[in-house]
This record gives sequence, C-alpha cells and structure tokens, in this order.
Amino acid sequence: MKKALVFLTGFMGSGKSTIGPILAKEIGYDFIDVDELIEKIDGRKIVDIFREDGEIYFRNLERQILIETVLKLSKFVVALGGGTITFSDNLFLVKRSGILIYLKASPEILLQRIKFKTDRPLLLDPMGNLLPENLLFERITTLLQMREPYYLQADFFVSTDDRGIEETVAEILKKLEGKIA
Ligand SMILES: Nc1ncnc2c1ncn2[C@@H]1O[C@H](COP(=O)(O)OP(=O)(O)OP(=O)(O)O)[C@@H](O)[C@H]1O
Ligand SMILES: O=C(O)C1=C[C@@H](O)[C@@H](O)[C@H](O)C1
Ligand SMILES: [Mg+2]
Repeated sequence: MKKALVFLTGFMGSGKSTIGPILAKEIGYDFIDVDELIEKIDGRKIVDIFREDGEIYFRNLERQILIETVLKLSKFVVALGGGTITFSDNLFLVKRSGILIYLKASPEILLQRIKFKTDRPLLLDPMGNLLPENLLFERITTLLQMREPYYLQADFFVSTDDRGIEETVAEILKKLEGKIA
C-alpha cells in the first residue's frame, strides 16, 4: 500500500530539518519538524526542557506529540528528532504509518556540522556548555553506535557525506518513486 507520510531520521546534524522542507516541496507534501512542534506546544526550547525536567520527561512529551498529532497527519514530510525512534515503540509506530528514511552521515562529518551548535542538549557538558572537540567526537561516536541499529531499520538510507543538499534530495526522490501516495 502506498503511504502518505514520509519520515526522516538520523543523527543530530544529519540534515533532517534542512532536507525535509525541500523534499516536501518536491513531492507536493507539507513539512513538519517534530522538534519545532515540541517547542511550540511546550513553550520552551528543547535545551530548557532537558535542563529543567530531564530527558525522560522530554521523551514522554515527544512520544505523546508523535501519537496525538504527527501520526494523524497525511501528505506530510516529517523531520523526526534524532532520538525519536530509539524510545519505546516509536519506531514501530512510525514504520506502520509511513516511509522511514535514514539520512546517514559519518561521525567525522557530523562533528564538522554540529561542533558550534549549543541547541542540542545531548552534546553539551553538564553545565550546558559546548564540549571540547575531542570529547564531542567521542560522544557522537558512542551515541551513533547505540543508535545505528534503530536507524538502519528505516525503509532505506541515503548517505549524505559526499553529497550536497540538492543531490541528497534527488537521491531520495529516486528511491521514493512509486512508494508514496
Ligand atoms: N548533504 C547534506 N545533507 C544535509 N545537510 C547538509 C548536507 N551538507 C551540509 N549540510 C548541513 O548540515 C547541517 C544539518 O543540520 P540539521 O539541523 O538539518 O540537522 P538535523 O538532522 O535536523 O539535526 P537535529 O536532530 O539536531 O535536529 C545544516 O547546517 C546543513 O546545511
Ligand atoms: O538525538 C537526540 O536524542 C535529539 C535530537 C534532537 O533532534 C532533539 O530531539 C533533542 O535534542 C534530542
Ligand atoms: Mg532538526
């Protein structure tokens, strides 16, 4: 059966929020970013939610918003959070509702893309400051190793390491052919 939701998963910095709106435009879908939706509904930035209430609170909120809002949409490209499909049975729910695409990137490339960003709480030190580059690289490598078994359960993946944004979108369009409503 052809599906009417396209989900993007992948590590922080893999390009979900960047590729999502461009892909949506190409296939005539709307676009929604789960991280942005969480911030809009909760009224706080994700770093503040993590700092004030902790990761478990965030994961429960993310799951609730996924079930109550996102999975009810049709003809949307959805940028998931980097950890969404690793929590509870979110992966199962997502795969049941649409096509899941993994934007794959190596730790080296991810490091270059995210090393100056302060809006990803899992990549900061306990005081909320940027980690030194060597520790950040270790954090990315460890977390990616734990996450990849989930990401690889996507319907297909696209490597973004040696491609620009437009090329990545073109590759996705090719792989989506005949699969979406
Ligand atoms: N081929 C590519 N595909 C995607 N993004 C790329 C590519 N090349 C460079 N970039 C850059 O990498 C960054 C990706 O960041 P983006 O915020 O889209 O990641 P994300 O997956 O949404 O992360 P998060 O899970 O933290 O929300 C952007 O600054 C984008 O311009
Ligand atoms: O990889 C993760 O666990 C996260 C990625 C971001 O998209 C946000 O959802 C949040 O910072 C957590
Ligand atoms: Mg994003």
